[in-house]
Amino acid sequence: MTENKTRGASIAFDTVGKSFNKAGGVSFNALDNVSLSVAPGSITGIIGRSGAGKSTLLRMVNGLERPTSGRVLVAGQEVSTAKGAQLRAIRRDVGMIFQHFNLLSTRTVAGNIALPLEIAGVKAPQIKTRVADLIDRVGLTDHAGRYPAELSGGQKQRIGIARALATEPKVLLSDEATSALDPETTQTVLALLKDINRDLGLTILLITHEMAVVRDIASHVAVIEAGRIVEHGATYDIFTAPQHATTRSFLSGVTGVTLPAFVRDRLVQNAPAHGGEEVVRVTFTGTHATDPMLARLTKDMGIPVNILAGAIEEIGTHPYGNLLISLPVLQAAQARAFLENHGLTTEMLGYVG
Ligand SMILES: Nc1ncnc2c1ncn2[C@@H]1O[C@H](COP(=O)(O)OP(=O)(O)OP(=O)(O)O)[C@@H](O)[C@H]1O
Repeated sequence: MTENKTRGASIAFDTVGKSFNKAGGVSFNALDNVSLSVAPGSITGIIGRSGAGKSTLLRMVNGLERPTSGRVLVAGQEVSTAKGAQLRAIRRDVGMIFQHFNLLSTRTVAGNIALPLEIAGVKAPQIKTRVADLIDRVGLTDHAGRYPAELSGGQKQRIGIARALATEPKVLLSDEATSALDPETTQTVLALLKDINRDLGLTILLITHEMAVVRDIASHVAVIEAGRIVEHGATYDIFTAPQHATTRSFLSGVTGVTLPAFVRDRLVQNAPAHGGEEVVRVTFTGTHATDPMLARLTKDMGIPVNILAGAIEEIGTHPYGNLLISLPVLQAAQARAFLENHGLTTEMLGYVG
């Protein structure tokens, strides 16, 4: 590969299709015409439900799976047709971590991390130095001689990460790496991955079914549904203006914007004959996320606002807020115009009597 070792490689999926033969000789399209460019040094999340095709797509980047049609390129080199020494060279440039860690139980922490270096034929003294560096990097300095069974899930994943970094890859693939971990440990592992991305500049491509993981780590995201990419872009844009129903459904679980049951059960699509309240989703982005617009709505315009649910958080370094409010039907149009004029986005969800 021609790129500098300290820099990440680009990944390109070019009209990739994959069909499997299912029982009874029936052909099944697991991936259909997938095109996606992953920028060098980015952290890109691929999110989708079970069976959407995430693993199949990820495994193509290191040649564990081959497309039926189309091409997959890493740093401009075609993985999909590579064989022998060329495929082995590409695999050295692409590390991978797994949901269930895939560690060898008979080897110590140091032994697991050394394995890819032994396979690559690196000399023993260099392996020793390199393994010690990697153990330090993932914060397991005191655990070099311990066995996987003696360690927690988070520590096991740290070994997995160190092992994946052993051959100094340009790309790190993460296959649901935090799905088996509790929320707190997930945060520490994601923070480690972010540090590695920042310090080494390597490209991280991760698959997940959790939008919170995408929010916390990914600069870009692609949403996959039944083998097709239905939406992709910068994480912030996807979170603030999702276009596809699948994306919206993934988002509803993470942004604190699910309607409380006591409102959802009463929600109707036609305005009640006498009065009632309009239920509105308000999205605050960028600098507007911290503006006191709802207070001004009440103070300056005399319109009462009822806050039903919501959250203000950060995606990358950008603040982002999502609130569900209700407004008196007769003043709702005026209130929404005021909010829109001040750079907020509003969406009418229905009415409650
Ligand atoms: N070797 C195979 N033979 C036959 N079908 C397969 C094979 N590998 C994957 N599939 C099918 O392709 C589809 C996509 O599978 P894939 O594992 O890529 O999905 P996924 O999004 O990663 O799901 P999960 O989150 O459950 O792992 C599924 O319907 C799966 O059954």
